[in-house]
Amino acid sequence: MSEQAERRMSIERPFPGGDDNGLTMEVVSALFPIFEQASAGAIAVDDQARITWINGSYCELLGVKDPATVIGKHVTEVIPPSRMPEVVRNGQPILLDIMEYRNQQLVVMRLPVFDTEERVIGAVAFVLYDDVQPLTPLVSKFRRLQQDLAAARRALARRHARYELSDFVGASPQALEAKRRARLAAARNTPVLLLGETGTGKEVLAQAIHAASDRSEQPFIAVNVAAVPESLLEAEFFGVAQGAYTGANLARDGKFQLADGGTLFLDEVGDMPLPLQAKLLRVLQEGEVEPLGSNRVRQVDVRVMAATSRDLDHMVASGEFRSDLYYRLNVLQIRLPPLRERLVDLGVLCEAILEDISRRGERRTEITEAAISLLAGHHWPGNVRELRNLLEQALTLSEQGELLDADHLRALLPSETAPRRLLGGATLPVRPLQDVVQDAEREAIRAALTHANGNKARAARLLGIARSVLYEKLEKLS
Ligand SMILES: Nc1ncnc2c1ncn2[C@@H]1O[C@H](COP(=O)(O)OP(=O)(O)OP(=O)(O)O)[C@@H](O)[C@H]1O
Repeated sequence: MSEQAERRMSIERPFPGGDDNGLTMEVVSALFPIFEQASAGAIAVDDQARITWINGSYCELLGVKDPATVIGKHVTEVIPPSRMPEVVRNGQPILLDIMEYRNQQLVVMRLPVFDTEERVIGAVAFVLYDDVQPLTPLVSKFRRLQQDLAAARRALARRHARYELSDFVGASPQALEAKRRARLAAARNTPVLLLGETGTGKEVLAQAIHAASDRSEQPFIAVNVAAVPESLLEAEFFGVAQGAYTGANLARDGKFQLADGGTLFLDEVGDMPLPLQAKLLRVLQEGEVEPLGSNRVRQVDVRVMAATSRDLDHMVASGEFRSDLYYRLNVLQIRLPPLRERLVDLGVLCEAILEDISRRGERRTEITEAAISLLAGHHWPGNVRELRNLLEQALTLSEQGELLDADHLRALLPSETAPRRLLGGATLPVRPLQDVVQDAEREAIRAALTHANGNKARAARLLGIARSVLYEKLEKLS
């Protein structure tokens, strides 16, 4: 044994009961003086957590005048927040801890000590710092990392689906059929095509299918084709390689790369320009994408769901939409009924929406039968989204009330909206069929024009009639 080691071994031992030949005791004994000198205090306890030894600097820190007065006492009698009893009980070290003692924050390390039979015979603790100040850079770095982690988790959560199948509200035969097909879609990995007017719940259902599928733990990425300028669409979908265009820009992943392993939801797919349709078709066929400005392809595993409010059959017939892409996307088709065709769902929809609004902090409000009957007389060009907006507006305008009545809603609906009973036609006034049909046509055309911002070509498309027929009808009805 070297002279130095011998010197260390000869230092008075904090564990007189330990086995001198045991390796652990040797190691502890050899390290002890180093730790003791470097630390701001040191203490040792036996297997009952009774103090067997304490050094001068720890006594000073604790305000203990004579070490002899604390020897043999249970450590928590002298240092109440001490976790030494825990260390001797379970034999696990606590390598770093902050202990609050009389307004001081002590950074401490606690180690169990074993005999040759691996039995815990006590523990030692060192006060590494008697002030957390030196750890400030470390703590603030840790905080920053924690904040980054929370932000990354939030961003990731946004990439996951928010809706489940139970969020698609409706018990009408049309809604039930849509849900049945959605369940079918969740069990398969095929593309899904969701058709329906704006606000009918196409994205709600797409998210719900993803959430119920094998890919639920993977990202759900939505992109609204109509909302992205045409010149940026390709980069948005397939990404950009570093140095493309200017030579200075950084590489950026496209939606396909972001959705890898998960689902890509293409909203308003009918608005996709023809050249991009060709590229999309290639990706779907080959499962590989090529970022802009790159000559390298990357394999992606993406399930595509597409949605549109446009008449894709008609667009295929007129050459505006590629038929081969249409067949690729249209493997499992789900039609979402417009709200006006499932008015029996109005009650449950209102209830679910009001419930959701109240969960977000607004007051709890019920809706009356009369209010629902009034809502049933509206055409709902914006469907469930419009219903939600209207209920939110009504709640904002109505004061304190816990009951939403027809009076609260009347001002928010077009003036000609008349109440309509949902079950049984007996309450509808009997009028010549021709008048009823004419009124219905007038209302449908008005709603379509409002929805299309007065654009007659678009309104005709929404109504599923030729533009010339719309002009004819406008003339006749005016
Ligand atoms: N069946 C439904 N049950 C509950 N809420 C619904 C339902 N359908 C739609 N919504 C609500 O309506 C809003 C619009 O739904 P969503 O975005 O899915 O419609 P969309 O058909 O994708 O519309 P767009 O074609 O304009 O994108 C959402 O806020 C959603 O909460």
